[in-house]
Amino acid sequence: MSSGGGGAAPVLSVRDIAVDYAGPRTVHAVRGVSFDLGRSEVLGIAGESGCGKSTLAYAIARLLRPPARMTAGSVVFHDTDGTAIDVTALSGEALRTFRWRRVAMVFQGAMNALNPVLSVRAQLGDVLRAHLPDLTRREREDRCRELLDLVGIEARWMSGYPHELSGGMRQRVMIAMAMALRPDVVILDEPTTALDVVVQREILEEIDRLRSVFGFAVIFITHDLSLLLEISDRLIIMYGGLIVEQGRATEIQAGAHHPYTLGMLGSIPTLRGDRRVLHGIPGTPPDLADPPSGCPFTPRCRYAFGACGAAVPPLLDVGTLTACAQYDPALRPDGPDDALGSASASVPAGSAADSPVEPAS
Ligand SMILES: Nc1ncnc2c1ncn2[C@@H]1O[C@H](COP(=O)(O)OP(=O)(O)OP(=O)(O)O)[C@@H](O)[C@H]1O
Repeated sequence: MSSGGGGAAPVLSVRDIAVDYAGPRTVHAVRGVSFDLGRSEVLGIAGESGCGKSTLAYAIARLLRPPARMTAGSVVFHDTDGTAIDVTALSGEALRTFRWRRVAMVFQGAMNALNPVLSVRAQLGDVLRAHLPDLTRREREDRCRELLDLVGIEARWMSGYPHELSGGMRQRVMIAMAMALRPDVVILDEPTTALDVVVQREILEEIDRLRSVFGFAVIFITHDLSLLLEISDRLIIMYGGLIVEQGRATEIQAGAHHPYTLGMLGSIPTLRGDRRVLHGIPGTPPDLADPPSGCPFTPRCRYAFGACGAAVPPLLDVGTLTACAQYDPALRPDGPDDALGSASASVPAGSAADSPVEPAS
């Protein structure tokens, strides 16, 4: 079984989060998402563009700005001493402290978020000054040096300005800033997509090394499922503002169940093994201003049947947690469609058998 926290004591418990973007057509971006994040675990969140990944991350870090509004749900942070902090109720100084000391976030496109007119020293120093006002100037300088060293940047770059740094270096500075107060959780939203693959890999290795030194948990968000399979302990697959599948990365790689996850796995190219036809997932994601009733994947799913459009399926424990009516014994007493059953049993990434979705014409 693979529901919450991967077995470790949770550091975050997220329950039934819903977020809307208000407007002439209100967008229901996140529609009831729950999970636990284990201490020190790497949780990957995957899904096509627009499925609500970033919105969920902003909600967890309490960084939503209008027109976004969290309409339901709770986030609880569990401190090592057993104290539970209701993150949704925090405000003022307590919220500011939470954001850097408990949960730090590296945003999508963060490397372009550095202030162009401030040196690296000034930007790192600002974070330290705001949160550790008792540090002397000397101590602050030492901490900046230490932080840059942690992310593999030589101290001489302290006086550098963002335009003098490569994309990879800027991203490392952002990661150093996120590490500044030794947070318990680091949320990385597409941290490496703008970088070339070699730099991407170096940065991922760096994050993993830092995690083994400091023991923080990671929520890693990307549409790149193959990358997540490699680096995550556990995975959440989102579609249409919902979690459609959740499980250990090894379980999902060896036997995913949801037709959408199978479709994503079927579109990952492989370097090894037999050549095979890659199947994209035809069709487009749902309009979240007017999401379909029932399972949001229904219009694109070759296994859809009558019950799929009736109600959003619950996450059922079928090895992974899967929200698909095909696996609901009350709806399918004889089990899922044979083709779905065999696709699920035989789709390690990079060696898909039958595609679970209709090939694109
Ligand atoms: N400021 C906004 N105003 C209105 N709708 C928004 C806003 N930001 C995001 N959305 C909508 O909310 C939904 C979820 O978007 P979100 O960015 O969370 O998805 P995502 O999975 O992170 O996508 P991406 O990988 O492209 O960042 C989408 O339908 C998007 O169009």
